[in-house]
Amino acid sequence: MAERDAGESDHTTASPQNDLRSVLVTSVLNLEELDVDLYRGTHHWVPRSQRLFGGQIVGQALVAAAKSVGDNLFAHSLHCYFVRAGDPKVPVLYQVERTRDGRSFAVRSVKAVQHGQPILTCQASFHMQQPSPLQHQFTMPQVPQPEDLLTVEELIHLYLSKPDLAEKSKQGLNKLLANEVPIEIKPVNPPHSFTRAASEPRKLFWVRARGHIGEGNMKLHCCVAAYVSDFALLGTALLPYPNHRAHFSASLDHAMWFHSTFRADEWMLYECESPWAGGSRALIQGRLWRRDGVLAASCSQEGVLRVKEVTESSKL
Ligand SMILES: CC(C)(COP(=O)(O)OP(=O)(O)OC[C@H]1O[C@@H](n2cnc3c(N)ncnc32)[C@H](O)[C@@H]1OP(=O)(O)O)[C@@H](O)C(=O)NCCC(=O)NCCSC(=O)CCCCC(=O)O
Repeated sequence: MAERDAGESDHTTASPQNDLRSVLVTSVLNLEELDVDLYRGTHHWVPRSQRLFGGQIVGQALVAAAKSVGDNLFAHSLHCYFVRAGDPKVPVLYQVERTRDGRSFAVRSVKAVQHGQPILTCQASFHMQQPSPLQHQFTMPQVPQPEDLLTVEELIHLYLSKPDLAEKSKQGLNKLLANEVPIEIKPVNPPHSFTRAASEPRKLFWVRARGHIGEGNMKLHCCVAAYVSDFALLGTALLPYPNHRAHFSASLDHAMWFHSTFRADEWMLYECESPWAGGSRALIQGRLWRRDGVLAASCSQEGVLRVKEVTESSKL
């Protein structure tokens, strides 16, 4: 993959000397080449639903697509449909079709296949760098810095230390701790306890890939961001409904646009909001901000959310 400056360094990022390489780049996004434009990807973390994590499939599809474009081209957008649940028991094959190579843009179509059937279709588009006087962006929300916030794991330990915590809640929290998600998260407004109140369908958290990736290789940072972008996004739509639990939830489609250089192993603010939910589906939009206020990427997703009402005692 091509080398390009991925934005200025942030001093909280692990260096290769004091941290391990991110498992995302050494394993999850390190696809095996089987033939021309044909790759195989394996899994790392699998969600509780026991269907493959959508972000992993999107990230791997983008890796496969990026391998067939020149060093002067960078991912600027992708559009994916999750058409079948991914099976964690077998690897995923990625078949790349070189849809078009133009002067400035190249388009790739990727089919992720398991058991001979597509589980994801993805169109990814790549663009060469083209300067323009046309340049604007929203302003990043003002939030506490990641150094002043606790990680999800630290928050869970805090909740676990509460003496009046129900046994069922303890079990749920311990299950969450056992998760080996290759992403670090620091919620901006964590709930005071594990039982939540209704809130608007909007959340903000700092996020970065665990481990070191390093500067340069912007294509790889985009693939990591694609992985990260599907995490905890759909849950935004459930925030106004603490009395409902999703018994079936899955992302249906995922679109992403990359705006500027960034490092996915440095803290980025993920701003997620759901402008609409209805008919057992919800729309969620996300913005990934570099901590210096530059808008790095935007995404949009629709998911299926089949919910049922829960009683106070069954909440976790
Ligand atoms: C399931 C998808 C979306 C298509 O749905 P459908 O056409 O309904 O597929 P079926 O195979 O017929 O049914 C699946 C499942 O749903 C039940 N079902 C169907 N219709 C209804 C209904 N009207 N009411 C109630 N239940 C219904 C049906 O009975 C089946 O249940 P089961 O037998 O118990 O399985 C399909 O397109 C699909 O699966 N697509 C892939 C989606 C996907 O895998 N997305 C990526 C993973 S999700 C993700 O990663 C989110 C992030 C998680 C991490 C985090 O943030 O924490």
